[in-house]
Amino acid sequence: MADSTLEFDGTTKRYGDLVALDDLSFDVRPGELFGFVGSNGAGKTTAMRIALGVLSADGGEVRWKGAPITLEAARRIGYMPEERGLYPKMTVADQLEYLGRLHGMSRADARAATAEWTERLGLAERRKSEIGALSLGNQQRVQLAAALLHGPELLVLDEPFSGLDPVAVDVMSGVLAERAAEGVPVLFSSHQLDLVQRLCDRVGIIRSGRLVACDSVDALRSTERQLTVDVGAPWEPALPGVRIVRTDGTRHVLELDDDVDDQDVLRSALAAGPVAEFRPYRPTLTELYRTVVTDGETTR
Ligand SMILES: Nc1ncnc2c1ncn2[C@@H]1O[C@H](COP(=O)(O)OP(=O)(O)OP(=O)(O)O)[C@@H](O)[C@H]1O
Repeated sequence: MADSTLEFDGTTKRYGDLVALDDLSFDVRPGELFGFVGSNGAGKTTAMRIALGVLSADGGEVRWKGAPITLEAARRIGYMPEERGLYPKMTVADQLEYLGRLHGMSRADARAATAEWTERLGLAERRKSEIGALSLGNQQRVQLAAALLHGPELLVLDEPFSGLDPVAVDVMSGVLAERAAEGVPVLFSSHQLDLVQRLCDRVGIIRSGRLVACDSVDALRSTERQLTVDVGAPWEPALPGVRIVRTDGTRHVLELDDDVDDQDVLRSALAAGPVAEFRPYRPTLTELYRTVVTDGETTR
């Protein structure tokens, strides 16, 4: 496969006076699961729609395989839109075959792919059911099948995990990880940060249309200069540039200014008693998110 990186390059979008995307730049590389997170109204759906050509940008560019995305290229992308857009009166099999045909598949190929994906996504028993009679979670599985049916070379999924039960989450995660392992770039948005932390290679955090963080989950989690220290007894680090972020019993999470030597903190702790715990504190993605997004944000 040619390098199928998806690149947002200075993408800007306005709705009247509202700047929905402000000079957004990041890429999603072959074989990686990229989590796109941000508050309601941050701009995730807008960015994904622009990538698919459903919406046009006011500035910048979105490229796939090094070129702007044409309608023809978009047919090779698997897209799960936020508004699910299935026909409630159609059966699962008819719907999927129809969508496969829209992506340029022959009738026989669309039928075979429908059989395969309904089987894999646990929908085999529901092939003849009308979409409208399915639970929301099962409708979502049909949406995923629709996004995967034509063997896409790029996946762009808007909140694929919302409303799924834990088993369906596992099925969805497994399929996305498998696609990524095949070399497909996978971009998905989600508000389920524990899931994003567990699944994703890299994460982009968007706030008010701007990318405020973008890195591997590990790198994001180790950027803060924070320590967990427990001396098993009441103790406060009386050192300049060291603040207590949180205390749980005798365990403190400390934040250190850049010029503070963590060995000074250790010496101070040892002076208070035997040190039971002394290690870098790694915030969860949820905690990081609160720091970079919630601080100073206004809801749009
Ligand atoms: N068609 C539109 N006309 C005017 N404003 C719009 C339109 N679509 C989106 N917006 C605004 O653009 C901003 C970004 O919306 P977008 O749907 O991209 O956010 P999101 O990150 O996907 O949010 P959510 O997590 O709630 O799905 C919001 O302020 C939204 O109100």
